[in-house]
Amino acid sequence: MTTHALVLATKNRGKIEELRALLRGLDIQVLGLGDVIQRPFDVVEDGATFEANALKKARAVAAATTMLTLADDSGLEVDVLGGAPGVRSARYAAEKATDAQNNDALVAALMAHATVGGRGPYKARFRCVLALVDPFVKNGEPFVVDGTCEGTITTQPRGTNGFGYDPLFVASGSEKTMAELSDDEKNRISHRAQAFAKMRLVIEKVLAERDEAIRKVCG
Ligand SMILES: O=c1nc[nH]c2c1ncn2[C@H]1C[C@H](O)[C@@H](COP(=O)(O)OP(=O)(O)OP(=O)(O)O)O1
Ligand SMILES: [Mg+2]
Repeated sequence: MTTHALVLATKNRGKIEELRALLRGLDIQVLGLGDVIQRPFDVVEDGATFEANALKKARAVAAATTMLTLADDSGLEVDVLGGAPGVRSARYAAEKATDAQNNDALVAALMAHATVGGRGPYKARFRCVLALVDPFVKNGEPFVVDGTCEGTITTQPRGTNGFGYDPLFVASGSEKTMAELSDDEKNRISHRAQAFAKMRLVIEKVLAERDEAIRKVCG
């Protein structure tokens, strides 16, 4: 059997850990950007949607590596903030903001909303778009899926697991913030897990097709 490989087109350590766990059941070697690109590599995320940015990241890394590539663009939408931070989630407080700075900015925005009479619970959702690009499929369309996790935002951060806005997000049906869940618990309900559930069969199909193509050439 051939050992296939897939590169994750992300620099976010939290995403890498979660995607690695989700991919664990598949017979595939998972590589990070640093394993395959030994030079500075940045993709400007100027798309208006999660879809556009996920596609841009996947295409850029597939072109740079010639490898099967999986990219993730994700973020948080808060209803009373008109869907912000949305596609700007990683840059909500500032360009290159830390997670802590973004969390502080989100709490400040909700506090400002409260002073004009707004009240919680603040309905919100995490959204994730995954894009898979296979650079060797002729005229191949990328495969794109999405996942959503509904919940509310608390203005008192709790927990140390996960990453990003996890300490402020309480998923519907849970009492805990996402940062208070174990890795396995988060990976059962998260937007990323929902999207991956739709992606999994497609990756399996790509691997099966590659096995078949390789058998034809190599016997
Ligand atoms: O499960 C999550 N739990 C908490 N926060 C999350 C989650 N998923 C996305 N987020 C937040 C983090 C970041 O503020 C933004 C993603 O921004 P996004 O551009 O997709 O990722 P990124 O710049 O960190 O890494 P990269 O572009 O290299 O994949 O949404
Ligand atoms: Mg990014």
